[in-house]
Amino acid sequence: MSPPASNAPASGTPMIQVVDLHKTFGDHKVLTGINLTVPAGSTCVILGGSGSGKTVLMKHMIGLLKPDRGQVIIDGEDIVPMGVEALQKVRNKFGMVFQAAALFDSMTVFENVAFPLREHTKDPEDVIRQKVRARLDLMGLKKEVEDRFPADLSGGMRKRVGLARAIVMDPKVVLYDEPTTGLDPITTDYVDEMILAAQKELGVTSVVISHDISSAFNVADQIAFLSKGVIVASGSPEQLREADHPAVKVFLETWFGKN
Ligand SMILES: Nc1ncnc2c1ncn2[C@@H]1O[C@H](COP(=O)(O)OP(=O)(O)OP(=O)(O)O)[C@@H](O)[C@H]1O
Repeated sequence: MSPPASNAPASGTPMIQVVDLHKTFGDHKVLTGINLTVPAGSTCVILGGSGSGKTVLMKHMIGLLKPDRGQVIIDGEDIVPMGVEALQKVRNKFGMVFQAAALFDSMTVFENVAFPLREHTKDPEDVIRQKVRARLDLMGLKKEVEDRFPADLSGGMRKRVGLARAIVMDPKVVLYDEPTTGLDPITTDYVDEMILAAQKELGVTSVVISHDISSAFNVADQIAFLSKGVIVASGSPEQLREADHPAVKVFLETWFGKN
């Protein structure tokens, strides 16, 4: 099933390279030799069962966890040996979209999306207004939504506000942690479209953690399947469908078997 990402953009030099990554908690070996390359501008979905280590892998990508062994190269730099300050600079290249939209309930939609700009830039108010509007536009959120509070929005709209906030600083990489979990099929499709829009319009590199196979096949250039601490299959959605690893087959049958 290798090399992965055969349908990634030809110009896509690696944005993320994970090399022989190992991580053990106590005597629990969670990652036992992960190798993964995500070309710039492409979308990689990490699929795998519950507890297979997807979140642990993602946390290594932003330096929230240090591995026992291995490299995590982001945009040409190995972040594993980095200290807090250097890591913060690398993290500024990332936007994050969490499972729960993680919006501030006491702030309006506008203030939620403006928050990273107010925290990390000296942008004047008119520039902030323009950037926030542009990102909300990209997510299909109209002007009248700006003054509403998260509690007054549907789950799908909250996700889109979360994504608008994740991309307001023009990140090079967006990490999505289970972006469609708990959403109905129509809202899931809509969130998939937003992920694709962010990739197409902004050229971001995306890593999506998911156990939603349908969504994975919608958005991925590359799917990496994690099982028992290693990536057992990796390639385009079409290649993954042909994979003969038993864990992948069982996982895909739960969805394709029903459709
Ligand atoms: N900080 C930690 N300390 C100890 N064990 C941990 C820690 N973080 C994760 N684990 C363990 O590592 C394993 C993988 O967890 P992880 O959250 O990465 O799974 P996942 O694939 O994201 O699962 P899910 O799809 O259910 O979110 C689990 O057994 C978990 O209990």
